[in-house]
Amino acid sequence: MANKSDLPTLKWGIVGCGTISSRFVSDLCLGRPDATTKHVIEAVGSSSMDKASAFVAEHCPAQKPALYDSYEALYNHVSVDIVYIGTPHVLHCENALGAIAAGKHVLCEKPFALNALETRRMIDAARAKGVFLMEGSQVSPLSTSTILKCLIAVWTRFFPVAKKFQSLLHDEKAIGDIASVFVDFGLYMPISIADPTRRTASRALGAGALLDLGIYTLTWASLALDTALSSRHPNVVASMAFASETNPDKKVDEFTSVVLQYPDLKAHAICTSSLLYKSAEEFAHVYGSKGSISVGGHMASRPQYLVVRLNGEEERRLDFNVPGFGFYYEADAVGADIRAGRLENRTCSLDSTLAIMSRMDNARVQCGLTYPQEE
Ligand SMILES: NC(=O)C1=CN([C@@H]2O[C@H](COP(=O)(O)OP(=O)(O)OC[C@H]3O[C@@H](n4cnc5c(N)ncnc54)[C@H](OP(=O)(O)O)[C@@H]3O)[C@@H](O)[C@H]2O)C=CC1
Ligand SMILES: O=C1OC[C@@H](O)[C@H](O)[C@H]1O
Repeated sequence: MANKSDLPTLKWGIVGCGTISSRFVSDLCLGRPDATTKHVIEAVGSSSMDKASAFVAEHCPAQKPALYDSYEALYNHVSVDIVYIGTPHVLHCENALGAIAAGKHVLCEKPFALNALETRRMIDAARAKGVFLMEGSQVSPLSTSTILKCLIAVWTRFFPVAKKFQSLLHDEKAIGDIASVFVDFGLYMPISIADPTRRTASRALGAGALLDLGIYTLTWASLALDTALSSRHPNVVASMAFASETNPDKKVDEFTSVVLQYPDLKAHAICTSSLLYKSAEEFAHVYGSKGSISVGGHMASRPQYLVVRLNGEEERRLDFNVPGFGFYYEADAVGADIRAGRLENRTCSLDSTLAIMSRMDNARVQCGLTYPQEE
């Protein structure tokens, strides 16, 4: 085990002291024998100094970050290497552009932006400035040789369980030719009973099942089916149910179904996301000519095990232990990229972020879902 002080250091500036930032920093502070980077919380930016200081006291008490009551001041903190953006979706583009303008690398939470237009602006700005940019993405590292360019989004992709999922499907071809993928991510948080000021209920803050949860279902489908350049543009067919059709503030999707059709592969994926129920522990199923692989876990964003069911054989369950939440997988990967001078990550390329975002845009156009920022 490397002594933590011998590891190369990455200094983080945290933007926003909400739920996900708290999980991210507490994961970075975990003692891990396999860590490849020493993560330092160098600065924290919040709407208030009191909130920033309470955040540090609770989630990273052993660190001594500079505290700011403005995000702009944090972007300009000289010794911050990389800014982590943990604000509501609708602010991601503005926050990322601010950090990039200050010359900082950026790791931005999912969904990367509200739409593909914003995504493109963020990518262009990072490339023009020569800084690293990635969507916070928790599925796992891709080592598989068969996947040309992976179209996955979201932190979940860095989990070892997601890596195994891909190698079983694509390197070992364990279930033969893939024909169907079913992914469901539901959490019980109906708009009708939620606090209307929260990002999970407020249309002005980007609420809705697709952008919040559906992005993971599209990610798992992508892990299974985006295996060749020819499959990068599946046909997208979508339907949505809104919290209200008549109240514009509540025209937020509480249930979204997306069908991805891959004519070249003779395969399809059905991805459902909902705010009306908690989905089953086994949330994804991939069926092929020789059997199926299912993925289970706490939720679709935090996978923990695979169940392999091959025709005529006993089922096999593979469990993966994930200490904390699992954000250190992506954080270590980002550290390695920045040390190597890479401006994007291979597991979570900017092309892949853009592709998933475009699929979500397509689904929203079909169903008439817009956000105030787009009107
Ligand atoms: N990867 C994952 O598993 C998860 C990712 N997420 C993503 O992270 C992002 C943040 O989600 P979450 O942490 O749950 O959200 P929270 O509402 O808990 O926190 C968001 C923080 O953003 C800041 N903020 C800035 N402007 C606003 C505003 N107008 N309204 C509300 N907050 C504002 C606030 O911090 P301050 O006051 O300190 O400035 C706030 O605490 C979302 O985009 C979400 O999709 C969320 C959950 C899980
Ligand atoms: O990314 C997420 O995953 C889990 C949910 O709690 C949350 O609403 C969502 O943002």
